[in-house]
Amino acid sequence: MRKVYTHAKLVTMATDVYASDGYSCQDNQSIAVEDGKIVALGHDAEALDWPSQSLNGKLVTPGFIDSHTHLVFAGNRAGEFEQRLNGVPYQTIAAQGGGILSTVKATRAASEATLLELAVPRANALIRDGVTTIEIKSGYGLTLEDELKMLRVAKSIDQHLPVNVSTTLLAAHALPPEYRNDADSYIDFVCHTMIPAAAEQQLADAVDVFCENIAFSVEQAERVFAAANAHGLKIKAHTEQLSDLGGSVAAAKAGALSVDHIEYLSEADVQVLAEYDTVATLLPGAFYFLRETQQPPIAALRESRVPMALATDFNPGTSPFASLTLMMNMASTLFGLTPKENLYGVTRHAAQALGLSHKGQIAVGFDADLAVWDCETPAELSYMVATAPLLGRIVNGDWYDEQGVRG
Ligand SMILES: O=C(O)CC[C@@H]1NC(=O)NC1=O
Ligand SMILES: [Fe+3]
Repeated sequence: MRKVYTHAKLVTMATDVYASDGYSCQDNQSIAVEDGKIVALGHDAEALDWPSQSLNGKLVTPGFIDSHTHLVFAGNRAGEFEQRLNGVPYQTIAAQGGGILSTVKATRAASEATLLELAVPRANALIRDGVTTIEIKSGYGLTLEDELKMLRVAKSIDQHLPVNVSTTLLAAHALPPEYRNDADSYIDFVCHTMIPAAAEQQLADAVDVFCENIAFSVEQAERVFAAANAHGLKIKAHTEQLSDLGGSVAAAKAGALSVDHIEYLSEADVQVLAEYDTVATLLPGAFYFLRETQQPPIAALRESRVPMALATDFNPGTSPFASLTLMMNMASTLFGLTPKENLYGVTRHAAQALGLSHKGQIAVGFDADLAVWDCETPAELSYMVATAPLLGRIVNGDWYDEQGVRG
């Protein structure tokens, strides 16, 4: 398929966040796309005698990438939400068998068809907020069959909706009841059975671990990282969310693409992320919803030029939010990120957090995944929420309107 999109106000993100031109608006630009790739920009694109579509001078960014979601699940946790508001801490709820394990029970009981039916409207909400790529984790099955079931549902979403999907095996999300008080044996099962199966069936692009005092230790996480590496799967990690166990350093040294949450990451450990070029993925939705007070070390991350990504962490327990623009506003309002840092966080840096070297920028050779906005400046995308400024998306070169209907 060949097409030239004309009259775009481009924000390319094609230079690093410390430069200026990647974030500046370039008026009246053309983008030529062929077979899902950007093949020419500007005058080179205008010179092509291909079918064209005007973008009417509207703001055009790379399509948004939500690099951290748990959007496949059954049940909901509104009851716990109410418990916490009556003073019961998240850790206590988890220790009482609530939290993740209550979603595990509902997800195990749900069929693949039911899980897909529940996930589609959640993915559609992200699509209406400008998302063209979603990372979706397992982690509510905690048996081989149920974890693979979740990954099949996640992978099938890009067959049903105009969106790209990356999948992540998060079997090390919580200790299942079958392995009560025997976390090491469960980690053996994850490493020797679940990771090989997910890799062999090509159901997971990456492996993730919840490294936390209410989940798995650094040593257990390191075993999962080693198994992921042995099976050619990328690594991501939930680390330093509620305490500083040193999980981020262990993940970075194992070659992790990103370390996520990191509210308790020490300034000293920021240097390790810089050394290993590990992305710091900020999840302000969970910080906000859990009413946390410990902020991630933003100043140190900036000082060390560690790429910061932003994601929804969409999940029923700690971040029930299906909007990246809301996360952009929270990142500024709660963490002090600038609108420029936010936009890098949901495009170029989010692509790096998923190991997608061909996404997240508007440049020749990159995937033709774009979002078209009814905004004058990119700062509006962090400023005003739920006003639906999306006019349409270009996914793998094809036009879709704001509802995701193909043009
Ligand atoms: O509560 C849930 O259902 C998921 C919580 C979510 N998972 C994780 O590792 N950290 C989180 O905030
Ligand atoms: Fe998460």
